[in-house]
Amino acid sequence: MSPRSRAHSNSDADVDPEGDLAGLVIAGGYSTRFGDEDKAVADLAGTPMIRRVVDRLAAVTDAVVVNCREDQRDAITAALEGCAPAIEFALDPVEDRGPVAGIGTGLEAVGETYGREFAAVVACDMPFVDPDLLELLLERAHDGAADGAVVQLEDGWYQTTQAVYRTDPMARACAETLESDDRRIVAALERVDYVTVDERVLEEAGIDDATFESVDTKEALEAAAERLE
Ligand SMILES: Nc1nc2c(ncn2[C@@H]2O[C@H](COP(=O)(O)OP(=O)(O)OP(=O)(O)O)[C@@H](O)[C@H]2O)c(=O)[nH]1
Ligand SMILES: [Mg+2]
Repeated sequence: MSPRSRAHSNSDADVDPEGDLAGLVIAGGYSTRFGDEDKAVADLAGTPMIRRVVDRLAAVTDAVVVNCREDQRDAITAALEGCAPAIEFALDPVEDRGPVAGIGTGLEAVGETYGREFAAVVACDMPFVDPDLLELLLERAHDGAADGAVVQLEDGWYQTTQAVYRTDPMARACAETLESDDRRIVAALERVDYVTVDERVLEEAGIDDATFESVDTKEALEAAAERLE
């Protein structure tokens, strides 16, 4: 399906008045650019990266699913100890099938565990995610009666790993995409009815680009830590 782009929202409604949003953190990758360690639990200025993501999700939801591999579970549990939202794990049944598999597995758990209609999906290596963006995306998905709301950058790139999806249709879309031997998140996106938000809207809403910064390497971690200190 083609995207429906809306530059402005006329809605004055409170965001998520029914509490229908869960968080989904995708963390099942192998962090190969990062080196031996798992970037999900890497220390960024005193706080594990995944905890920073969950702490930011706590501003918009009380229910979070973490998608990862079995062997990551203990370290991530320790990293998230005492954090505010409820945490459920959704372990990859087959590892290394890419983020589409992670999003699909995680969304199934969001539906089964929390029964929430929407999920704010955020990659574990995006510690600067802005909760205001997630609220804006949820609002756009609601306003457009859409199955997803995704930021599209000027060069056409979709920010699919920091986006809001309707739980059941996007879970199905991910499963179908994998079945068709496609691993692109955008291929899953194309199977649902989504709206796009362009960068101009983010500027108007005072949402900084830093929200999309992803910390893939040790150098990026050091640079981010320096800015935080
Ligand atoms: N469940 C699952 N998640 C994945 C997989 N590959 C990547 N991801 C997640 O998708 C997000 C974005 O992926 P990348 O930034 O490429 O992370 P990565 O693959 O761990 O790192 P690199 O090996 O350096 O590419 C991260 O949050 C990853 O944890 C996978 O095979 N399964
Ligand atoms: Mg990767």
